Amino acid sequence: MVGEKAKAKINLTLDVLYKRPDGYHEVEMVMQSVDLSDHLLFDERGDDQITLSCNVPYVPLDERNLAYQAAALLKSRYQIRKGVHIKIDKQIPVAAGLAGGSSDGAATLRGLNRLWNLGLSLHDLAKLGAELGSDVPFCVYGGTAIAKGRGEQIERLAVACPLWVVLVKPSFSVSTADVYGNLRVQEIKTHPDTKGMIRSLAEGNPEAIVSHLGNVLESVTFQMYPDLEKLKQSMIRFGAMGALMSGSGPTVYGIADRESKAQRIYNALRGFSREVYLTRFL
Ligand SMILES: C[C@@](CO)(OP(=O)(O)O)[C@H](O)COP(=O)(O)OP(=O)(O)OC[C@H]1O[C@@H](n2ccc(N)nc2=O)[C@H](O)[C@@H]1O
Ligand SMILES: Nc1ncnc2c1ncn2[C@@H]1O[C@H](COP(=O)(O)OP(=O)(O)O)[C@@H](O)[C@H]1O
Repeated sequence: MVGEKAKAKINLTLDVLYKRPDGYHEVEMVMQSVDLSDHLLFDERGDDQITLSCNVPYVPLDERNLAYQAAALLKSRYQIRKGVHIKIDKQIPVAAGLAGGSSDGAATLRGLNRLWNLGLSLHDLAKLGAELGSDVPFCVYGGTAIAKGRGEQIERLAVACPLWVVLVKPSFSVSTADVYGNLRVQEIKTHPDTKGMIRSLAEGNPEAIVSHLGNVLESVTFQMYPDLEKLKQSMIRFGAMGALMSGSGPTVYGIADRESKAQRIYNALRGFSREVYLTRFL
């Protein structure tokens, strides 16, 4: 049996440059792993089937699940005649902008690489991951990285910033395809300063990092769900240095440079939402 952690991500920046002929959007994003994780266990089966179980009832357990798709991809690409049972202990909120499904897919690539002794590098796994979804390659590596292309081209950043993150996941979920579908690229008013964010992370300067937070999908999702903008304002009111929506949403996060401050924001927001998490940069 092999176990893997699947970490959630937040977008520190998310810029869209243009819509591509293939329907995807060309992006430039700074991604950051946080210490909110699903736990996956991989157990050999006597036959060659892929089976799944999960503690959350509404997560699909068939070929719609990214962990299933990752196992099927490895099996067919490397002609593996073994089966596996994948047990997912889900802690990351679903369809939240935190890449929970993508991270489970990435953890499955890493876990089965070990269970089946495939000898693949992280680079090989990230390349395979791009076939599963735009966010999977980043999730294969984790940490801090710039993502380009449709999100699958990863440049890792060697930075370590001990910042605290309070996440609030509203009770509804958002479809990534709908949010990109509602984006009008020509109407984007301000683009985030991606290079400024990278510089700020390299300097390890919390004020500068916070001043460079930006996500062009915010205005789209905020228009669909106006309460999200109020949630972002509450983060700041309760003491966050800065706040942003992650990915296509609806999760909104606030940043603090000390655990005690993050704890105060967490306590204040727990009165408003059932799903509040106190995490930190990994
Ligand atoms: C917005 C982001 C930011 O990190 O994250 P989430 O909110 O999903 O966490 C990602 O770009 C989401 O990546 P991911 O969820 O892997 O997307 P995919 O499965 O590849 O694509 C889902 C759909 O989103 C749209 N899509 C996705 C990526 C992209 N660069 N342009 C797009 O237009 C396409 O309509 C696509 O069919
Ligand atoms: N392992 C998985 N965990 C959660 N959702 C999954 C998984 N595999 C596939 N999905 C599907 O992917 C959709 C997006 O989920 P998720 O990856 O959590 O969100 P996001 O793309 O916003 O980060 C969900 O609606 C769910 O049906």
